[in-house]
Amino acid sequence: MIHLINVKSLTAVLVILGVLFLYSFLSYRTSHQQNITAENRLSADVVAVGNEFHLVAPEHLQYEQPSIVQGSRIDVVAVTPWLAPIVWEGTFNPVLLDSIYKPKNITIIATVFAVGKYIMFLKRFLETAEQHFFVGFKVHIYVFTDRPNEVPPVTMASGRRVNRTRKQPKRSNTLTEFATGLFPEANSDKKRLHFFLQLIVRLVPTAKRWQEISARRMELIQMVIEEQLPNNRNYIFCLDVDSQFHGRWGSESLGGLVAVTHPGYYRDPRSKFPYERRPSSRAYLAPGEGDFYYCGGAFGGLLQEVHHLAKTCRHNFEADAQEGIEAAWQEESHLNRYMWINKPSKVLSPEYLWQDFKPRNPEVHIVRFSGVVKNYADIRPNA
Ligand SMILES: CC(=O)N[C@H]1[C@@H](OP(=O)(O)OP(=O)(O)OC[C@H]2O[C@@H](n3ccc(=O)[nH]c3=O)[C@H](O)[C@@H]2O)O[C@H](CO)[C@H](O)[C@@H]1O
Ligand SMILES: [Mn+2]
Repeated sequence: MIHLINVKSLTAVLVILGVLFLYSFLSYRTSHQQNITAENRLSADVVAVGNEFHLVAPEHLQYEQPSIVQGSRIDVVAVTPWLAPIVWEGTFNPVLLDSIYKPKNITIIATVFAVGKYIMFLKRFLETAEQHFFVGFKVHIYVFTDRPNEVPPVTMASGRRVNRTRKQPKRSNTLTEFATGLFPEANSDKKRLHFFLQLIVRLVPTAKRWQEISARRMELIQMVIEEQLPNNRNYIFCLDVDSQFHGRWGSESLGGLVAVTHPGYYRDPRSKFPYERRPSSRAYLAPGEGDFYYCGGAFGGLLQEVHHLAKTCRHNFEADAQEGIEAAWQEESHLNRYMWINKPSKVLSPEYLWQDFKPRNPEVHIVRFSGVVKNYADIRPNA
């Protein structure tokens, strides 16, 4: 009897154990399968999102092998002591750089002042900018002038034409914006339609002293940046109008804060730099201070960075003026003090601002931008 019960209960226990085993085995398999499926789907989703994670090699990666022990330029210094690149021809690959910056869809603003007789330089400046300045990128050139009717018609390079439609005058504070447009001609290459050069003319008062015009630039640059910041514009370059482009000025020049070494002083010891030397000025640089002598005729960078520079230089220039002092080279002196304290993240060699009258030095393989020869007495409102 007892034996019979034991056999029965043993069978029951075995059956229960068997059912439990089968249940747990099946549920394990199901849940495990679910996990695998979920994982698979997740990785499939990641790949499907785009090629951000799946690294597809773009065309531009096919270029000559770079080296860290042999460079094509050993006659010049290509990096500052604070590790900012110094841009010389032969230190960069323009095709590679363009292919990195073009997909970012950036806009470059350029500001140029043509007050009084300086309007005569504008035609050459614009025509050559069209040929050499950020070709293939969106460029908006702001022209500040007191002679808007003398803004010249500009002959565009092939593939572009001047759009002559004019906007209605639009008031903005003390300035008037009234003309716009230099668009690419519609052509079969659709990509080109995205790239255009636009001209915006702003009215500024006539000045009695050239120093005023030169110095007021910082104030107007500050204002333009304040207007443009919300529009997501990216970079700005502030350039002298009495100059012309001769060669490429492009994406290799982009950086947070960009300064250009002055063509007249880059081989000199710092004691010879024409910094402001009176301690009473806010542009003062003491003996033993200063990295390079930078020019006032070309500088730039990210909007936020240049805004801070323009605001600071304007403030210091005006505070000096209140105390009856004008720095030796006006805003150029303040810019040099600024760049000593706030090191530029990229320095452009004198290729980026040469002077037409100056014979080219051997280390200058290409002149990209240079000041034209001019007779100051003829063109400035005061001597
Ligand atoms: C190449 C370079 O770095 N040049 C700088 C240098 O002399 P520059 O001799 O090159 O100065 P400049 O006569 O070209 O004047 C600077 C700029 O102010 C504008 N302007 C000037 C006078 C005038 O009547 N109308 C007019 O529109 C114009 O855009 C001109 O390009 O020192 C100046 C100091 O004040 C500026 O820092 C310049 O940028
Ligand atoms: Mn100039």
